[in-house]
Amino acid sequence: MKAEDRKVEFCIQDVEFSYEKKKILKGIRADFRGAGVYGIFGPNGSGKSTLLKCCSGILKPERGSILVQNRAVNRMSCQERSRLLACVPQEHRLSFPFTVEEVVLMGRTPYLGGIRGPKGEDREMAWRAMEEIGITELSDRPYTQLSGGQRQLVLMARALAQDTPVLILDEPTSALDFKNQMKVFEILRTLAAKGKLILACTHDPNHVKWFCDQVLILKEGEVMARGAVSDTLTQHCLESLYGQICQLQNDVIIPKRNACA
Ligand SMILES: Nc1ncnc2c1ncn2[C@@H]1O[C@H](COP(=O)(O)OP(=O)(O)OP(=O)(O)O)[C@@H](O)[C@H]1O
Repeated sequence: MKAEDRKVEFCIQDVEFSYEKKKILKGIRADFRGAGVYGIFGPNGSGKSTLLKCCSGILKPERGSILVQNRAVNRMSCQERSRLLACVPQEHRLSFPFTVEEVVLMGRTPYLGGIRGPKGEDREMAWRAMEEIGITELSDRPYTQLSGGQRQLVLMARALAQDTPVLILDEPTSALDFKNQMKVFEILRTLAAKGKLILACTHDPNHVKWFCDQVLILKEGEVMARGAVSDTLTQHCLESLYGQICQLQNDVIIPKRNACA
């Protein structure tokens, strides 16, 4: 079997993490095997971003490990890791006014050796990523002058240009209008169909219902449920997380009026 034919695998093994003395992740365990869109879902402060930062190697778990293709993320060189994982952070600011095209081209950095700058094929991949996301008209604009939603789309394009088997996205649609939210999730579905393993955290249970194959649900730093969306994100689960504020009807989660009053 050729290396590129191997099924992509991502394992979170008993991960614990604390900020100072406060335990945030309490023995998280989950395996994601094969291409797909895997949602990480849970209330504010439940540990989703902290978990994704451990998954991408930004934070080092105090116990447990994160394995991609059976290899520990924390033991890889930066270049190796960035050829396997691309990340879209929740918020990202640059102080230097790089153009949008230059920021997207940064996604090609793991493939540039020594003093070699980007080649024609790197520029083509960056341009294709901008076309896929629909931001070519922004290509000459300084990144520092973009709106929050435009910046989010640029970071998505940068991650696509990075061309990795695994994509890790922290609230990828939090600043986007409705149309762009749908578009980004449709792009994620297309990428999963082409073989990518996608981990995306979201607050919106409808995004999980509509676009994810499986979900890992966190509550207070622990795994509350994981598995197929239809088995896990149930009315009972939503009530355990939020109380009686919403109703699950035909795969759509509808708020109950005045439930939070
Ligand atoms: N740098 C930090 N230093 C100390 N505590 C932190 C830090 N970052 C996050 N925390 C705390 O860790 C806990 C989990 O935060 P995290 O951002 O992982 O949650 P989340 O589920 O992504 O939340 P949200 O949905 O609000 O984005 C919170 O209580 C938060 O206050």
